[in-house]
Amino acid sequence: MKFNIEKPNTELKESLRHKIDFKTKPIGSLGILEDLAIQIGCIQNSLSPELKNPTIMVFAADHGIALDGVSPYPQEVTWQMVANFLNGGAAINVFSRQNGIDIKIIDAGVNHDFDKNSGVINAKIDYGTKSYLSQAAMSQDQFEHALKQGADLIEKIHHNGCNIIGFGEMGIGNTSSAAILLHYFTNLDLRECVGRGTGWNDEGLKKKFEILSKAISNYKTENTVENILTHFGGFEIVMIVGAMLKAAELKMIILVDGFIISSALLAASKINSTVLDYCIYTHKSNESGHKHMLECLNARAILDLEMRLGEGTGVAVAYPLIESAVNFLNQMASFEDAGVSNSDKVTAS
Ligand SMILES: O=C(O)c1ccc[n+]([C@@H]2O[C@H](COP(=O)([O-])O)[C@@H](O)[C@H]2O)c1
Ligand SMILES: Cc1cc2nc[nH]c2cc1C
Repeated sequence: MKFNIEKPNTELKESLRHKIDFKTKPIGSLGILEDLAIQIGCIQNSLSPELKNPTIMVFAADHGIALDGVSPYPQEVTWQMVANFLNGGAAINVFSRQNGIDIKIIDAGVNHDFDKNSGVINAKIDYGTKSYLSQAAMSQDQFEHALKQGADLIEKIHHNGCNIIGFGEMGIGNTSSAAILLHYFTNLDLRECVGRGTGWNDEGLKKKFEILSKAISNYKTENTVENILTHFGGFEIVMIVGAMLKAAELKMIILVDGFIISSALLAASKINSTVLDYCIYTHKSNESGHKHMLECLNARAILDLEMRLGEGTGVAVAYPLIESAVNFLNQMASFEDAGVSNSDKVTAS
């Protein structure tokens, strides 16, 4: 699949900076909110950007490697949590409701059949991936199909008027895929990439590391992005890669959640690095590899609440801050409007 991503209009930066600097506040005093306002203005090519129909897509899938013991939780938690999302009882439901965000739950490849009327979006590639201990997690066809499904789903949501999209995921075992992607895409030692996931103790972490070391030592294929994703990816991760690339093509603002979502972005950036210009990093996850991931992405996260849940919860919690950035740009008075005296002792940044 080809993605044609244009760079945001950075020529607008100066005008946005000018507009911000004449608001009734000391220069630079809204800190990172100012950077967010400028980024969003450039993405939308507007001095008065708008956030429309904010949506979080939660992609769920199962991982064959979970059956080899990489997670402290059993595989069926994936479908059980999807049912919880559909019933409105999970953390992502609570935070999204609170902050006026729509959520869509996508079955990218869960090892379960959901009821037709459950409200899940059926994009199932298969009933979970194969264990990548000794074979590829998915076929090349499945990889292509997942990438396209992700892109198609974004097109629909964009068509319905959404211009800001957050990504979340659910999949027992998916911190293992994310750790391996981090390892291959950054050359970071595997030990730095593997973390406790849903909460392994020291012994569990050691076992997870040993299993993943074995998996990478059995991998003999050429290290292309497509091959690595096909071999170690989850269906939800590949679908998110396709969705992110399409979202950037459509000039949507992309809200990045924790470790797994960032691993999908890392992969997407290896396919087309311009995708990064559309991303806002909502939080730094407590999964140990996430700090390395953010560093490699040259990213600064808005929040560090020591969260490590996934589901898109970092996005949902940070969303009001992104709204604040857009609202101050659009609604704050300038010195002239408000009749407030400006200083001649500071220089505009
Ligand atoms: O988003 C994160 O940073 C994050 C960090 C640790 C765990 N998770 C969630 O926990 C699940 C994967 O953990 P594990 O231990 O089964 O690999 C998956 O459903 C993720 O949503 C998510
Ligand atoms: C209960 C539970 C909820 C989750 N949400 C995202 N990943 C999860 C993993 C578990 C185990």
